[in-house]
Amino acid sequence: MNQSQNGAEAPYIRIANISRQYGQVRALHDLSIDIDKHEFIAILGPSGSGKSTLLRLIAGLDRPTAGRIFFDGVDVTDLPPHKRGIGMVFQEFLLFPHRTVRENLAFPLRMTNQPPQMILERLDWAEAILSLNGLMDRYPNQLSGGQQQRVALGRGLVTHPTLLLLDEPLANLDRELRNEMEVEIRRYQKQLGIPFVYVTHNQEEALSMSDRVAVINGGKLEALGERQLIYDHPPTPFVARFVGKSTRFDGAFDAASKKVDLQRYNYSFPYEEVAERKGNARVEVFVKNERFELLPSRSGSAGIPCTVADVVLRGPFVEYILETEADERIIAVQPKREEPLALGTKLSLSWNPSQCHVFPAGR
Ligand SMILES: Nc1ncnc2c1ncn2[C@@H]1O[C@H](COP(=O)(O)OP(=O)(O)OP(=O)(O)O)[C@@H](O)[C@H]1O
Repeated sequence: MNQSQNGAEAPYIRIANISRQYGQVRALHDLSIDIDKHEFIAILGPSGSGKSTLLRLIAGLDRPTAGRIFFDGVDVTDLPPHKRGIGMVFQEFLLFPHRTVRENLAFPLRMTNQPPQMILERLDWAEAILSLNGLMDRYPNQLSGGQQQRVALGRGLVTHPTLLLLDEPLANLDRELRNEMEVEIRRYQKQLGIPFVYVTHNQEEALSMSDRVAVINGGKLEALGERQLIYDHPPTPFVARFVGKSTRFDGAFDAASKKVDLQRYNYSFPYEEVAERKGNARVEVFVKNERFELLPSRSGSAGIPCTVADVVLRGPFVEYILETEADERIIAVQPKREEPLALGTKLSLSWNPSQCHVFPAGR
């Protein structure tokens, strides 16, 4: 590990105040992230938020308009891609169809003229670590989707890179296989001990694999933190909307009574303080769909009156589509019980105030 100028240990990867402007389009703006050597970091954002631009800048396929990038304390901003020691796996994993697995894996090593003995050793290594035994002499069309994906990963890893960049590599796989691969990819990262930087617009994928999540919105870093924290304590309305599935309510915060009032539903709940209120009492409230509490309407408890309009079974969970008296639909996710609630059941919907997120409106 290199020392930085002030003598402290430099982070393994440092992305420092990076911006990228394409003409009038500001694809990235003043974005900084430090990445640890053993870390799996997900870059999460909607389409057009700047995720691929960031990946291209880290890889050296593009140059920032401002800012610098350091690997182990060394400024690599001006280095071409092949001198950065990076592995890459992309959505279209594009194995060469007329080459065997062995030849596909050897390709990045032959491109850089590695000695034959080293190529043999690395192929053995990839075969073992990615469980490709018995598949090395097959062609891509003789492999399952998951096996092809493992070969694509192997091709990113045979050069023993400083870090691996992955750009939505599971987007073309079906749901079951994607879930399997998520577990595998995370296992490889922990086993190899190099950082994986994984770009995705899919929050479930980001949360299932990563240690930390960087949420990007409109080219800016919206949030960066440990995945559970980002999920449980979204720092901004955008993160509250984008990470997990939530319902949003308009409300008003009354500092005197310390209550949030949802006038539309004639429902209020106690709340201590709303940060950055700026004298504006209007707030937006986000509740994760699995954090709703459903009680029979006759229980007399305070809540939003609603009716079960539909019931969707999702394995161990039930998704209730609820209709309110204001003619709005709310989705509440509950663990599956013996018998799901019947259509037309009248309920009272509420939540524990510590489980919701309240922000000043219009932030
Ligand atoms: N070469 C380019 N010239 C002009 N604008 C570009 C260029 N590349 C990207 N952009 C713009 O920069 C912004 C960020 O693009 P980027 O591809 O990084 O987004 P993304 O988050 O990866 O999106 P997606 O998930 O759809 O791939 C977008 O507005 C895009 O149109």
